[in-house]
Amino acid sequence: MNFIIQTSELTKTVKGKSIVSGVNLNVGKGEIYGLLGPNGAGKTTIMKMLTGLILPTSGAIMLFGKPFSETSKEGLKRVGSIIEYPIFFEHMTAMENLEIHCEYLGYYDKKAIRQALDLVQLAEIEDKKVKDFSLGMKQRLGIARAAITKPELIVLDEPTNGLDPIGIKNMRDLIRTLNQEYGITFLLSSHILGEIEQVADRIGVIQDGQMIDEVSLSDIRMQRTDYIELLTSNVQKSSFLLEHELRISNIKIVQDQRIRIYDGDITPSQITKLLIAHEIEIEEIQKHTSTLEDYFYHQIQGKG
Ligand SMILES: Nc1ncnc2c1ncn2[C@@H]1O[C@H](COP(=O)(O)OP(=O)(O)OP(=O)(O)O)[C@@H](O)[C@H]1O
Repeated sequence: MNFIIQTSELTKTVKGKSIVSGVNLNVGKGEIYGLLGPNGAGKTTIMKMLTGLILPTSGAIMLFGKPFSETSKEGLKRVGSIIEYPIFFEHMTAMENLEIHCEYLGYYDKKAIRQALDLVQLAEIEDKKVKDFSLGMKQRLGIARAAITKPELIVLDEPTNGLDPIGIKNMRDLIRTLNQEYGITFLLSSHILGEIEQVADRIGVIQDGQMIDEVSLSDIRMQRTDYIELLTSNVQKSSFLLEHELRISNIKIVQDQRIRIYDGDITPSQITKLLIAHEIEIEEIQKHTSTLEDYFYHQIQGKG
């Protein structure tokens, strides 16, 4: 895979306190990568190091395949970002804010400004000053500003923070559009799995400044294990019948009276019929489908 960002043992220590430690992060070209972790886990600090806002204490960053360092920030021209909250000139309109930004970058293109405002659906409200914008509108204007130069990578720190459900959906659609239609790679952060799950291709789980897992969502979906759990007073006879009558080989006795059956082709009703026919009492039978939450919960527990 062609990587846009790769870090090796990225570490940040402030006044002797470890904030980010030994993070190896790999963002592939064209991916939407989600950094997932609770508040204070170190996500913003990682993003600040990747966008040159702060220096790492140790470790290395490769941006677009080249070393990114204090003296070599060439790659940043190809990156748009919103770290923490987007700050604007509040007494100016969206258009005026983008004009100033473009002048500052030496990239003045009136057409690009219009296109960016169209993209985030702010073109119609030309006269409104930013101070009268909702949080969702400000976030969208922030994306317009980050996207205006058609960067290859956009870094967004908690882009849905504080948005209502409609605002969250609009933000998700916007990220997807920019990713699919313009081929822009995204690095996003969030503390909510349900949100990141809906948009990301790959997730990096950050806890206490460490990367505890980096995994593609399609891989997790393949690994999910569904099972049927049976509660019966006659575990021995039930197991025997399941193995010999239904030819199930993957059975686990988890507690005295509980059996888990890992076989995707068998249904609870087949099991029920068999056991009733042999006069075995079933106290409970239930199909369990493991969720992404289960997966990450186990990952986090494993490291705890
Ligand atoms: N300059 C600093 N000096 C001291 N502590 C810091 C500094 N920057 C960050 N921290 C601490 O490091 C930890 C990680 O902060 P960071 O903002 O990176 O986390 P986060 O995962 O982005 O969380 P949030 O979503 O709350 O912003 C926090 O405990 C924070 O207080």
